[in-house]
Amino acid sequence: DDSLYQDLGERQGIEQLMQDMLLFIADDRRIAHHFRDTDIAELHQQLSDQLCDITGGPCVYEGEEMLESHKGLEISRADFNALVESLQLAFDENGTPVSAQNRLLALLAEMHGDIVNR
Ligand code: HEM
Repeated sequence: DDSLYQDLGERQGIEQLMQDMLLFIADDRRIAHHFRDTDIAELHQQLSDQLCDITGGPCVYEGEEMLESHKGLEISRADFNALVESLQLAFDENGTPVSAQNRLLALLAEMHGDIVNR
């Protein structure tokens, strides 16, 4: 079922959404520091692949598991929520349908336990 992938605007819509989210994160003093040493172009690529993959699109995410990639990054529940706020600002900017927002948020919530480690 690729309906969520479709509702997010396919690959191009997902890439735009992730670009906007990363720009909002860069402006968020609560969490921007986490990404200081990160190659943002590479992260954008990995995020776009991952979301395309988990929403039923024709992509295969080949990056690290969430537990592995966030290990040692000291990410708190508040950090996680702050990232979700940036995603919600990106949803607004892109006119993402509310039903698609909720479905994507539910998929991301499943990763919470592997990402938050503080
Ligand atoms: C549902 C929420 C999240 C998802 C789906 C997600 C997804 C990802 C993905 C796909 C990668 C790339 C892994 C790779 O390159 O192999 C990554 C890396 C990273 N994530 Fe997350 N992440 C989430 C939450 C967070 C939060 C809340 C923070 C910190 C505030 C964070 C900080 C980072 C950092 C700093 C990296 C890059 C590490 C490096 O430079 O190698 N992530 N994330």
